Amino acid sequence: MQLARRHLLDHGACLPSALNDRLARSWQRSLHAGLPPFGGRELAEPVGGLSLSQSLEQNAQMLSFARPVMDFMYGQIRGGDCMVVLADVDSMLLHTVGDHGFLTKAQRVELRTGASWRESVRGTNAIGTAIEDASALQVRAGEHYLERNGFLHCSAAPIFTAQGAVAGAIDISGDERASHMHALGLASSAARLIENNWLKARYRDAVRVHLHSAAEGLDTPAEGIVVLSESGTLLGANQEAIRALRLAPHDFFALQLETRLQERLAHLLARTGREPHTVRLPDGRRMFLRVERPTQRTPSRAVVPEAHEPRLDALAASDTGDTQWRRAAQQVRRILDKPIALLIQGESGVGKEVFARACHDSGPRRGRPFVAVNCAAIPESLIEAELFGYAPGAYTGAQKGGSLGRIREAEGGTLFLDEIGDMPLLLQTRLLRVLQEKKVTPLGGTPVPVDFALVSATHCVLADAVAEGRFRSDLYYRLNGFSVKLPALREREDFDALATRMLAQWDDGGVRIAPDLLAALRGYAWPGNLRQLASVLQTACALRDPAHEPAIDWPHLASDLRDALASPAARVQPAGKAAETRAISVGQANAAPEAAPPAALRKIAHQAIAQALADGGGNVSEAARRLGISRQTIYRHLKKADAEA
Ligand SMILES: Nc1ncnc2c1ncn2[C@@H]1O[C@H](COP(=O)(O)OP(=O)(O)OP(=O)(O)O)[C@@H](O)[C@H]1O
Repeated sequence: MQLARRHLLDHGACLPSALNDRLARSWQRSLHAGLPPFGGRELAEPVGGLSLSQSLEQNAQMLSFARPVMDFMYGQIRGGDCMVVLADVDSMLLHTVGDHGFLTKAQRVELRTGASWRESVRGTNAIGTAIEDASALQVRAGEHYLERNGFLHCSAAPIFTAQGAVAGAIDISGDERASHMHALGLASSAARLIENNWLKARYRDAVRVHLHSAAEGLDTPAEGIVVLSESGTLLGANQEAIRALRLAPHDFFALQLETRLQERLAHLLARTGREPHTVRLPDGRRMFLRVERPTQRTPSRAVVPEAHEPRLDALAASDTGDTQWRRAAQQVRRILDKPIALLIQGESGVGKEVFARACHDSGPRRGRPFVAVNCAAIPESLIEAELFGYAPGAYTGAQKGGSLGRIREAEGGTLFLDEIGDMPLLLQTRLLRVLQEKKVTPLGGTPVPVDFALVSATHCVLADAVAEGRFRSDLYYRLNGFSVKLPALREREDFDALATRMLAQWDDGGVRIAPDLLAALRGYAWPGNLRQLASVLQTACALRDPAHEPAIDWPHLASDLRDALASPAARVQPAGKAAETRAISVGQANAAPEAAPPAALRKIAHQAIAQALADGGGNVSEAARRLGISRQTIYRHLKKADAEA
């Protein structure tokens, strides 16, 4: 393989027969990305991707389904000098679990949480190349483009979303001298399992069709799964179904499945139950189908209340002891079964969507769709089609089969309109008409009756928007049948219980937060509210070494938060100062005149840095990486420590 690398450098092409075609193409791409295959020089991290905490937040669902599967996989290969890795679509490593010795070895080549294994940064490797090619792959020893990765044997399989896009990858990496006979099969099966669980949870309120070419194939990992709206529109499918039914990306949210199955929707929906039935596909192949509708499904064990326990509804279950929050929940519970529109107000990140979902799950429409639309996130030109849908061929560039629209997707359930204050005036008029007439008219189509509960949310004061003429007053009164305001995190009395509850989501080992850090976090102003707290705790969990660090502590925080925690400007102010505090973000807190951190904090930081330097053999880059902070921060601390000595 040394020779093959040399040949590639000298001739710009792969040595014939040194690698299979797929790997040869990947080596070629790596060369074109400007990567030198020899030497151990530090590689530049890619620019433009998400930070670890942003990616953890964005991929929270995939991660929650991957974690138990990864633990199970690791249980099968434990002690084999190996690790299991989950990466996001950008090949950034989100979570690892493995043998301690191998994790340490892997860290030396950056195979660690937060690092990117994008092919253009690390050359041919199982994770980056599997994601690049959207196909499972094994890369053995010297087949890695970078010579320094030659001690690895890696097998990765991409994980796909319900619409067939790559969402990330799962990988088994180990020492190349160990046996990896079934690693690729294990990674591929794990990816399928994660996808299927994710698909079923994401569309738990949709009609589900299970399919396979043999009746015995149903309910096995080899089955295809398709999810449909009640009107038969294709919403999602797993990889097996995409292959079996030859689905294309433009089929999602557009195709009426009955056209592909050659069976009328009414027949299909009537044939629910355990017994499979058969259909013929347009190309003559026979398929066994089993159809499930949401009302027939047995709720999962986790949500079935024990007979002797009083049933906790979702609102009560998310109560962690704050008076303001509890009052809001109690008031809302009284209107849940009435046709009253609910308006939730509160700063960004206080949990308005989570609260809206809990209302839905606690009310009579639970089990029906909950459809969330963020009015601020959709370009103005697309909101209309997104909300109201459009008829087939309504406009150039539209999907062939038309689109149902989010309002109709919420049929029977709840429509949640987030950031409603950002809805353009023209669409406010159309929305008002839908609410008055209880009918929606898709673009280019005719009116269709709709029935849904409406919950909207805003972080701005809607009454001000009305006074300034940016929001229609008649729509405001329609939305504001009843309104509640959720407290900002800095106002809540249940910080410790909330943090503990959040931690339990990502770490089932009962990890705690070191007491002095918890006190500092409790006193912080949290401009990003619960979203920021969730992201901080999740990153800290990912950076903690479970084998040696029993609690989350200062070194597990990003440097800007540590600086902010030490800045008096970012702490909760006495009443009356709250408005000023609200404007401070972590970044801005950095820019504020730097207050000297308290001596105890300085000491902790120095100790953490000294330890990381010792662990990293004196290498500053390595220590910075271990701590998740910049090299500049380390140099600054070292300079201060020198001055103080
Ligand atoms: N009760 C809760 N328990 C645990 N985590 C929560 C809770 N409420 C909110 N979060 C966390 O905060 C994040 C933001 O919540 P949510 O999207 O509901 O806020 P929001 O107020 O709707 O924000 P925005 O105004 O920006 O849309 C969630 O993704 C979750 O990580």
